[in-house]
Amino acid sequence: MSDVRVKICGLRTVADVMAAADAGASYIGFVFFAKSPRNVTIEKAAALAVEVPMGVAKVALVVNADDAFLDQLTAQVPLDMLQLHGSETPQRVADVKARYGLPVMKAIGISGAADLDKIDTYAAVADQLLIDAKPPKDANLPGGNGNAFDWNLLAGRKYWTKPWMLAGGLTMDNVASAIATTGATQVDLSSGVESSPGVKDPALIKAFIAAAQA
Ligand SMILES: O=C(O)c1ccccc1N[C@@H]1O[C@H](COP(=O)(O)O)[C@@H](O)[C@H]1O
Repeated sequence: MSDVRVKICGLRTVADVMAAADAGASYIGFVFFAKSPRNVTIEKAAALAVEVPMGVAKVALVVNADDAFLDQLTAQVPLDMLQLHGSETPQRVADVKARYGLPVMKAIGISGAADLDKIDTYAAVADQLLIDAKPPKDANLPGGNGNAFDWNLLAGRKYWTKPWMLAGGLTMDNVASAIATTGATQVDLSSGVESSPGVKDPALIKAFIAAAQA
């Protein structure tokens, strides 16, 4: 058993929260993005947040959110981290971190070697990095599409100055290989533990975490 830390993203029900916590998730994510089948309202997230056991970090995923939305979100939901999953600039990451006093994780989409240059730039301002697959051109969502990138791009490049998570198309069948290839010590997923878009499957959550930590 390894100490790989797992984030299960896109939880929408108390049953989802309990399934992730009971299976050993270190982080759970709430998605605030209207086009996503995993979208929750601030009110819903506030109700779910109180059910999250101590020791499990509550992460809010937002996409190019403005201050008015983040003001409401952070006032109403007790959060441990903000995940910026849009085209936020390094300056915006720094501004969000300063304004809300919460750790910020910046998602960086990867489709080829050129994208890796962005990692160092964001490492200078974010507390964590989420290294995810770049969405397909015709995708409706900037993440949560279940597509992976070439993990070999990260082989031998695992030492950035900030903690990072691997994401993009992870499942219980490929997570061990993804970890072995990239050296990731944290992984994040959404669609790979769903029975249909936005519907989490407790058995898949349990199997995924067991496979990630095997
Ligand atoms: O999950 C979503 O709906 C979502 C919407 C908008 C931006 C990001 C989103 N999800 C993030 O993408 C990763 C990878 O998803 P998947 O495992 O490939 O489905 C997920 O962990 C979320 O952090």
